[in-house]
Amino acid sequence: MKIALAQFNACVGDIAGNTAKIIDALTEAKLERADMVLTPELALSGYPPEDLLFREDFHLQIDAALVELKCATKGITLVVGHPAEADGHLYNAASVIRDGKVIATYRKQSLPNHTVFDEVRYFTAGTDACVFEQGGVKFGVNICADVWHDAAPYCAADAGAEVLLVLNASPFHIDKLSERHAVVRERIAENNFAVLYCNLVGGQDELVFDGGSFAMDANGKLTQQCPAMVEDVYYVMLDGVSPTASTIAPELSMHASVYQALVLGLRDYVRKNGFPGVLLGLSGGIDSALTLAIAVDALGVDKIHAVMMPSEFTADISVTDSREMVAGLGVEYSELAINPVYQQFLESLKASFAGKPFDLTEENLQARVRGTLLMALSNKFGKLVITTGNKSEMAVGYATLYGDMAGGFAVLRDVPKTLVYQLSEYRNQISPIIPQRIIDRPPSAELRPDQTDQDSLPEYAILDTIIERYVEQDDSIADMIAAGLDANDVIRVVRMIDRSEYKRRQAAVGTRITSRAFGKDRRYPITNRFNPDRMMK
Ligand SMILES: Nc1ncnc2c1ncn2[C@@H]1O[C@H](COP(=O)(O)OP(=O)(O)OC[C@H]2O[C@@H]([n+]3cccc(C(=O)O)c3)[C@H](O)[C@@H]2O)[C@@H](O)[C@H]1O
Ligand SMILES: Nc1ncnc2c1ncn2[C@@H]1O[C@H](COP(=O)(O)OP(=O)(O)OP(=O)(O)O)[C@@H](O)[C@H]1O
Ligand SMILES: NC(=O)CC[C@H](N)C(=O)O
Repeated sequence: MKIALAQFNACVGDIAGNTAKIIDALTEAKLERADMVLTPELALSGYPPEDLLFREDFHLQIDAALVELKCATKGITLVVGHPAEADGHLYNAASVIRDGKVIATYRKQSLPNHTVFDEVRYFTAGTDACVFEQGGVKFGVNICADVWHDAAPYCAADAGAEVLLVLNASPFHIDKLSERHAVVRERIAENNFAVLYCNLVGGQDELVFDGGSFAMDANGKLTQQCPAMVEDVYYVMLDGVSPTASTIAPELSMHASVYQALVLGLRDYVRKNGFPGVLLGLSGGIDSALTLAIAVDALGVDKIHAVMMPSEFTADISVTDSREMVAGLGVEYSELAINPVYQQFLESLKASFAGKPFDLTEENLQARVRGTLLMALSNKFGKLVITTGNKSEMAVGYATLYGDMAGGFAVLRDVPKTLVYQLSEYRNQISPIIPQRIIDRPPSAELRPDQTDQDSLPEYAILDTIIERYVEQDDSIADMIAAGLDANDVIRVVRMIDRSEYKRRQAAVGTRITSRAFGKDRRYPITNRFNPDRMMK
């Protein structure tokens, strides 16, 4: 038997477009003489459809799309994910359709409600197994989080499943593919069935689904591994109930997987939201250089406009290195001096600021002039402004509201500064794109003379360790000090992180690559008087 895994890039809400893609996969699969097509989770609606699920007109369109799909199943079986209403409840479902008839419908049993998932807000959990027979093989159906727990897979095996079909919308974070392999292997060891795992691919706001569909036999041996981050239809051959040995796409390195996730996240945000391209401020620093490299790989040089906006504090090498980078790439490049506008602002504020020294106010004003210029270019030409702040800066609030935070998509929002350097080196190994001096220079905001980031922040290796422990691992201050971190650094950084929640809520959305980003999976109150330092006193 031949089964197609339709690892496709659904767009949330584009029910007509998603239906067309599924029909294309059915057409191709028929030409390939396949017996069955398996889609990702909620393939018809895209994942996650969020509060669209509360709309009756949304469900009417889903129902109409299911009718259309039925007509395309002559001589082939389709296992398709879709939201389903029944008896006043809403289910995360998968229907098995063959020759124009729905022969079975499965309702997801384990609804994830942790990290970035909110499924309990929308769905009722199913209770029953779904097993159907084709070509003498008994196929069970599960949906994504079902296989992260033992109940639903056991239920399917108990109902006779010999091959488990799993429809997934499993988002990327570092090392996620190994986690999926391990968890599926556990289920196989418990139930002795083979598993065909079809995952969604593509960017959806802060999430990137990385594809990487696979097949494992009943011994837990990986028999087929499909490539990550690409949309395609892959075919699994079953010999009886066992998938036969096929292509194993090599696992991407950590740096390659993160880089490709950032590329896909940006590309899909720009494409799915209909922007003609992107604009960014290019400063001669590492963050904007890496952001530009990612934009080039995501969109191509002709869709990008880089803008250098020097001030009196901008070092000559910042301008030289920016010119060198764009000249090598061939992207559109402008230089707009900010001094005339900045001086005009100071003039307007002169009476109000009389007797006050130059401080953060004037630094932020420069960043805001740049933000205003970029947003004006965006309004005039339609390109999306992408911001360049990284996770370390987002953590401690080291960015200016309505300044360098002005923009629509934050490419490096979940990338710690130490990883920014590693990704820059990684990208340059593929082909030199970021001038080496940009990587080697000490980071500086260049908003006052001789400024470096380390004037106000601990060195990035230490800062990132504290951020990872406090934000991603929920470590206490005592845990971090016990692990050997300097108490002053820890307390200072934790205070900065807590105080900056208001800023993160106003920051542009950006791709999640860690197991806990500042987004859906970390919802802290802004007004918050919890003092993590209290027990220390
Ligand atoms: N809880 C709260 N809820 C709502 N709003 C709150 C608030 N607390 C302050 N605010 C508001 O926020 C303002 C402060 O925020 P903001 O104006 O952004 O300014 P602020 O955070 O004070 O300063 C910007 C920081 O970013 C650094 N920076 C700027 C630019 C580039 C870079 C870089 O190298 O990448 C670094 C800069 O060195 C400084 O540490 C306050 O004046 C107040 O209006
Ligand atoms: N001279 C400039 N010209 C254009 N954009 C700038 C300039 N200075 C700052 N920006 C924009 O503001 C962002 C934050 O800038 P800044 O240089 O202050 O911090 P950074 O974190 O060191 O970033 P980078 O490493 O990119 O310089 C930059 O990434 C860039 O998008
Ligand atoms: N959509 C889901 O049910 C995903 C759940 C699962 N924990 C995953 O990330 O793969």
